[in-house]
Amino acid sequence: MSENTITQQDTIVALATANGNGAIAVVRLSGEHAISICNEVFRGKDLSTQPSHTIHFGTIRDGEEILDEVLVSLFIGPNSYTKEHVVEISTHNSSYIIERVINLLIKKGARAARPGEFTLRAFLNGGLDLSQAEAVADLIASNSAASHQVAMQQMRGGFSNQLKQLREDLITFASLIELELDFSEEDVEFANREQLKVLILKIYEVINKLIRSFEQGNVMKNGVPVVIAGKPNVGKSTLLNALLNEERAIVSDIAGTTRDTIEDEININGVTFRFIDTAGIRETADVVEAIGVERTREKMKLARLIVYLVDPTQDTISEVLKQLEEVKSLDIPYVVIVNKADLLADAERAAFDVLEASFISAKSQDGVEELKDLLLEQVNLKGLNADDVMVTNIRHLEALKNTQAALERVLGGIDNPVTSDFLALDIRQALYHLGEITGQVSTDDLLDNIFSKFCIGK
Ligand SMILES: Nc1nc2c(c(=O)[nH]1)N(C=O)[C@@H](CNc1ccc(C(=O)N[C@@H](CCC(=O)O)C(=O)O)cc1)CN2
Ligand SMILES: Nc1nc2c(ncn2[C@@H]2O[C@H](COP(=O)(O)OP(=O)(O)OP(=O)(O)O)[C@@H](O)[C@H]2O)c(=O)[nH]1
Repeated sequence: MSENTITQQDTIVALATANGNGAIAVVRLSGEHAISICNEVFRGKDLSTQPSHTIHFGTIRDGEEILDEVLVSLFIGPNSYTKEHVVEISTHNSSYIIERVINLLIKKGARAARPGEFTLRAFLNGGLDLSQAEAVADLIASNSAASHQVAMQQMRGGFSNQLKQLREDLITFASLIELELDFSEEDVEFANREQLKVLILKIYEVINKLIRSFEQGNVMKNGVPVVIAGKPNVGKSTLLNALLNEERAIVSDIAGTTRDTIEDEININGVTFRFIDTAGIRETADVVEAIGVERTREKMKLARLIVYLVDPTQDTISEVLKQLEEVKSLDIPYVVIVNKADLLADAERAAFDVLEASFISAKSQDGVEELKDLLLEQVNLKGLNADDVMVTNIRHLEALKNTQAALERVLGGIDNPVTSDFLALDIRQALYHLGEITGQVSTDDLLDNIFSKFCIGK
């Protein structure tokens, strides 16, 4: 932590709002000298005598030059986001004003903040734990009801409070068992093995549930990658357009015009579906197309759901069944959709019954709404409880799995008694991995890695 704790003495400054349009920009300062630095350039009330959580009108001056008329908000540490003194200057949103104000504050002793440094400080000062800090980034990136819900839950404590309590309980046992090591000659048992087992099983249950929540959580956070597959000209691009409701992909009569993959998103009932439009699946001698076909297979493997499109005017049942063998072999959920239903007489439809497919007409948009319902059904988010805590972060998932493995070793060590030192070792490992999630255990590298992905000013 050396670097972080040293630089924490600096007062940092950054633009907190986005670059670009908007009426107002907020320049944020955090650190020991935030108030005094601002006071030097602010003409209005003396900020050093004002109570926390107050707003003051005045001007920002560089010497006698007035840079802007502003509002200054005051947060006196530790009652702030970062737990340090925080001052926010709301200026008019001009890139010129912003640059002048920030440079002026730097001249008066502040330093430009690094990406995520405000939130890093909130973490280092105990305002947020690590999983909550990570959720702040997820919240900013959230763009659907589902991704917003999981990020908000995590930011407000989510599973980390629960994990922290369980970790405390486990620490008590670890200490008792380590005490036994000091008396190893005397064969004493300070830690009741039955109670330990009950606790471990309880933690195990919680961890297990969290691990299982990942798939659902991941879908909510990142959306569902869907591949629309099918032979050339079955209407994949037309369907994608119908779903996106705009002309994104090129539609043409010439087979194989979709040469590359185009990704796009739609939101169905708050869940994001990321569609990947692909080149047709077929053997081909055309090199450019062959690349497209290979990519289709690669893309299909990335999908969580495959929409397999059939053209009843072109494909025969036996051909389709053969193609579906290939789709099945990928072991990814799929739905079969017969397109161009407008060209089918009712009698002809019956021939496709074996496919248990839905019929649509991408061109006239018939059945497209029903297809959306079908997609939602496939990802099965209906059973989702709004209060369910969800893991969405791969780092957390890894730590949970490592915790689980260590707990299994502890359980094994209780059932087939091993010496206290082995038990203590495995408990310490479980504690370590649990602590990784909330940041009770962390390294500079890990923190760098997490916070460098934030934007500047956050
Ligand atoms: N202008 C502004 N808006 C913002 C933030 C900010 O820093 N500034 N935030 C962040 O970037 C988020 C809000 N987060 C915040 C969290 C705590 C405190 C705060 O003042 N906490 C005090 C007082 C709590 C209270 O009165 O109940 C405290 O914790 O003691 C402020 C913002 C989103 N909107
Ligand atoms: N009658 C009818 N024609 C359709 C329907 N859907 C697509 N088509 C037509 O089928 C042709 C091929 O459609 P595309 O969407 O380009 O097919 P694709 O599967 O993307 O084709 P590739 O780019 O070759 O892979 C176009 O002429 C579309 O207008 C439909 O529901 N009914």
